[in-house]
Amino acid sequence: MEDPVIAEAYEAGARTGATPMDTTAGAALRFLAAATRARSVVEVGTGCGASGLWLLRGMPPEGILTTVDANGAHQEFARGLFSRAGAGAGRARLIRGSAHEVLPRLTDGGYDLVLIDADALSYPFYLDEARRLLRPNGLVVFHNAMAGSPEPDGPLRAPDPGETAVREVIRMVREDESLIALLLPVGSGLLAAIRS
Ligand SMILES: C[S@@+](CC[C@H](N)C(=O)[O-])C[C@H]1O[C@@H](n2cnc3c(N)ncnc32)[C@H](O)[C@@H]1O
Repeated sequence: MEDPVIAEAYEAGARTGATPMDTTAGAALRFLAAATRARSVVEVGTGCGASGLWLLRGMPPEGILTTVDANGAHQEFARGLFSRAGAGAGRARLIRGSAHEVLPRLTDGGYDLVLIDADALSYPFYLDEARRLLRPNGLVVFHNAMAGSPEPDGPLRAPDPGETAVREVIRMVREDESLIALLLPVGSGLLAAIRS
């Protein structure tokens, strides 16, 4: 990988089990952050910092990433990486805690882009929070939108609650006429939706 700091994030993710977003999804995310000129970004699921670095690479230099994770060890690793990548405290605000407690405290309509890369079971809750947090024309992106077994649920395979929640969020996005959505088949899938 060309970028040595991003490469470090992938090594640490593999070591710690933080499961970094794969590089094709990361490159698409950087593109989306650049295309929307996202200055104010919220991420749920800092992990070891791979997706955060992709976002920071696409955001304008004055952009600020607010990134939330319940796992302090993952976040401390990411903090060091962001700093080595030239995105220290001024550009990356790391908040340790459950997204269920942190997101409701963030400002309504204050963000250009919300990235969700955390517990799939909470995806419907995260969509509700993203609708509140985004400015008009803001973008929400869900990672792992194509994750899951190709086997249909049925007598031989019990429904997986995480996959059910991902399908539910896809249904919610499709049915919301205030959102313009696109499923990007990169990596394990990015579901992107613009709030009109
Ligand atoms: C797949 S990893 C994130 C990988 C990261 N986005 C990257 O590309 O490097 C998921 C992270 O979400 C965090 N997480 C899961 N559920 C959470 C929750 N409810 N609130 C905050 N963090 C959560 C985990 O601690 C873990 O670090």
